[in-house]
Amino acid sequence: MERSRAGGPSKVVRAESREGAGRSGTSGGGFARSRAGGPSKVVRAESREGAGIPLLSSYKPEEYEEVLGAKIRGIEGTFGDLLDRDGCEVTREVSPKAYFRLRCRFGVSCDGDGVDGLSLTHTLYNRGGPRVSVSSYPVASKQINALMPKVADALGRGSPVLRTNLTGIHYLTTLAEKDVVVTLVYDKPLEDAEQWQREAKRLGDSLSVSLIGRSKGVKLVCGKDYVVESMRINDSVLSWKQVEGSFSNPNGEICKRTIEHICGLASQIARDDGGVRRDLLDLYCGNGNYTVPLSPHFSRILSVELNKSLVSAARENMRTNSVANVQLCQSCCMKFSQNVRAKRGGDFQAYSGFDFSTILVDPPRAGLDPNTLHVANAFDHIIYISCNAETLKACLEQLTNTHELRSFKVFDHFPYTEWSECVVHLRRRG
Ligand SMILES: C[S@@+](CC[C@H](N)C(=O)[O-])C[C@H]1O[C@@H](n2cnc3c(N)ncnc32)[C@H](O)[C@@H]1O
Repeated sequence: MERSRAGGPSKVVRAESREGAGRSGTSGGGFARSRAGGPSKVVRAESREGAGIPLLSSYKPEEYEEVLGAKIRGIEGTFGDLLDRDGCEVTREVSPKAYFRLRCRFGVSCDGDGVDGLSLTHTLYNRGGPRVSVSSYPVASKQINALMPKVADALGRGSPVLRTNLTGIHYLTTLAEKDVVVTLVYDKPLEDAEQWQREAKRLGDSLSVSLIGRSKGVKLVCGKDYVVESMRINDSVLSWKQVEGSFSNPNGEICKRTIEHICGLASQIARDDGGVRRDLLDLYCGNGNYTVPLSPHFSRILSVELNKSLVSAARENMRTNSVANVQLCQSCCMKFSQNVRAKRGGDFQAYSGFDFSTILVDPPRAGLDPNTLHVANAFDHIIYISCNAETLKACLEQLTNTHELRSFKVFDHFPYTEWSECVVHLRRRG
């Protein structure tokens, strides 16, 4: 998609590449509106791309509570019957109102005759309208905001090698505020990789960031292609590698509170089991950022993830955090479930000598396929993390036939949009 700025050479440029609504996944759809009147003030984010990323015009900190309240009412409406049946209340975890996104994707716009360099700006999607040029974006982390003018200036004034055919600038930062990866996205092949590397090194060194150049089928790395996040969870400082281009949670504070919440659920489950730590099946585990903090709460964990880079990061993250009770499996969860179901008729308790009490699922927006849903049903405890209320609802309609809703908490991962994340704990009915 292109637009010309009045007076400028029409050198523009795609913004936001596929961030997907909320978190990763393949199908769309925010939560269904409240049946009881509907939420009054839910902001529809960019529908096609970047739906977890609010428009600048939606960023209204003074309306944060109102927008979140509308989301909660929407969720209460959507899940009303299921919640009422088990007397379960929806609770919430609020996000910081500003600087909450640790990763962000921008388009690029360039003006000028090129003699003294170009005036390069970051752009944001604008709900189908012309993209908006921004010099800062208070939704993105402070580190990203601090870098934006420096990156724009350096790319505009510096060697044309880094800005020719540049269509996007992606940032990946952490709460720990140490590593930063800046990805430059091009719509044409990078012709001279060596020259690109030289210029990228110069820029990376001057800004203290790693740089990645991406064009179709090519990835050039100058520095690291990951960041290391670290957080204090209860009494331990944990850290994990987050790989550029693969899934990581965008809202660091909310991710931390999600971890604390699920660790609390795990403690409660152990109490339910008479203080005995049993085993966890952990599906869609990503880089293991939930697996690591959950590891002391279970005797053994079997974790499954499809993405090879994430499995390899998870493996490293287990080592870094001295986690020794996790078995990682690179597989599609649907195939994994099909396979175990075919071989064992759904008898997961006996799978490879595990003694499972609990399954944790954190699927993409498409939710659980029928086989994985069937597998989940075999567990006494189910922790379901979902960024799509529509698919969550469909799964809970099945699961609540056999399991009661014990808790339902909304984590506001995506302020100023209609998207949110729900963490639901179900326990087999007595
Ligand atoms: C919402 S993310 C959650 C990741 C992780 N729990 C976290 O919080 O970082 C969903 C994860 O599912 C993985 N995934 C997507 N489809 C999958 C499939 N069919 N089988 C296994 N993993 C899949 C993605 O690579 C991604 O890591």
